[in-house]
Amino acid sequence: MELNYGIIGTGAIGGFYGGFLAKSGKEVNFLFNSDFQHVKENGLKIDSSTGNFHLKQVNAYNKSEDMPKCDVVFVCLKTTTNHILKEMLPSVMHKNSVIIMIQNGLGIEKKLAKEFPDTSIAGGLAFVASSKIDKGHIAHYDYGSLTLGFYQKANDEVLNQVSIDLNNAGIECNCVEDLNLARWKKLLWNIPFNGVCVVLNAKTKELVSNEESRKLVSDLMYEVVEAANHCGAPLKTDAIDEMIDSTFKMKPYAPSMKLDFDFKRPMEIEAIYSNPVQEAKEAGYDMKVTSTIEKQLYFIQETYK
Ligand SMILES: NC(=O)C1=CN([C@@H]2O[C@H](COP(=O)(O)OP(=O)(O)OC[C@H]3O[C@@H](n4cnc5c(N)ncnc54)[C@H](OP(=O)(O)O)[C@@H]3O)[C@@H](O)[C@H]2O)C=CC1
Ligand SMILES: CC(C)(CO)C(=O)C(=O)O
Repeated sequence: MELNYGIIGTGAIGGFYGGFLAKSGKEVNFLFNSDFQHVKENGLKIDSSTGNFHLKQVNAYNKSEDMPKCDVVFVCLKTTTNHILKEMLPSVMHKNSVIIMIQNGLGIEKKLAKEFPDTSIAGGLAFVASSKIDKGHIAHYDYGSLTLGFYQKANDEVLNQVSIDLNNAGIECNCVEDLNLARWKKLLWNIPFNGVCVVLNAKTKELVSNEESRKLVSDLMYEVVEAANHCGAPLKTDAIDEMIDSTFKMKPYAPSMKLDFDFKRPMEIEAIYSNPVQEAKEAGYDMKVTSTIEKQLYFIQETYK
């Protein structure tokens, strides 16, 4: 099956996955924001740990209305910008389009499904370290795999083809049955590290090197496991020590929320903290430590103004 792709939000994630697909010969239509003119004139550069490349001809757009209809749409905006999707998505969708929300956090597909109840909606969990370092210029530092799973109106044939296309493009991609479990698994890393790196103004290595902050990370991880189980995601505690040890072995890393904080951009507090806290609460579990970090993050974000 030949699929064409649309990328809504061509930054670190959209530029990385979309860039690899385009390099492999797939039709990829990219929606740009501030980089549009630059990319029109200079193309899109990807510096990857697996080899650098430069896409000189890019299907670049600055308005979704100008884009062709796409079989598969990767939403790679920050979740803080998702309110624009209601207006933006219809022009890139046909009746069988599959929308894949490649974003961190929880409750993202649920929110979109309220606006698009008849659309095929999937989620994507990106295990990658990348960032936009300049106009039309993405740096990929490490990892790269993508996990996909349906939220509503499953179309397994299309999702499997996306996975094949990505694998052919050099990206490790797998499809899972349980998107809720996959999202909670990702939160097991994001909840302790994304926010605590902001609150303590530290990188990952510092958090796991200090006895007190390592304990905080571990407490948060145990809380995430408990919350996940209350929310129907059978997450286990086995992975916790190994996850902390592997983060210790990683190069010191600033998670995406820490970069947002450093550049005074809105942080994804709602998707990564408030939604899990709320879902756990509705399932009868109080994520006490997580909601303390959540409140501190909202306080810090207020100080931007
Ligand atoms: N970066 C990473 O390593 C990882 C990120 N994630 C998650 O992936 C998601 C995307 O993050 P990331 O790629 O890092 O974020 P970026 O900020 O790098 O990319 C978002 C892109 O959306 C664009 N955008 C913003 N508003 C609009 C608009 N109105 N119209 C069109 N485009 C718009 C931005 O434009 P402009 O270029 O002008 O800013 C930017 O290029 C987040 O949920 C994040 O948590 C998950 C795993 C790892
Ligand atoms: C786990 C990690 C670091 C990359 O996959 C991430 O999700 C982030 O930076 O927000």
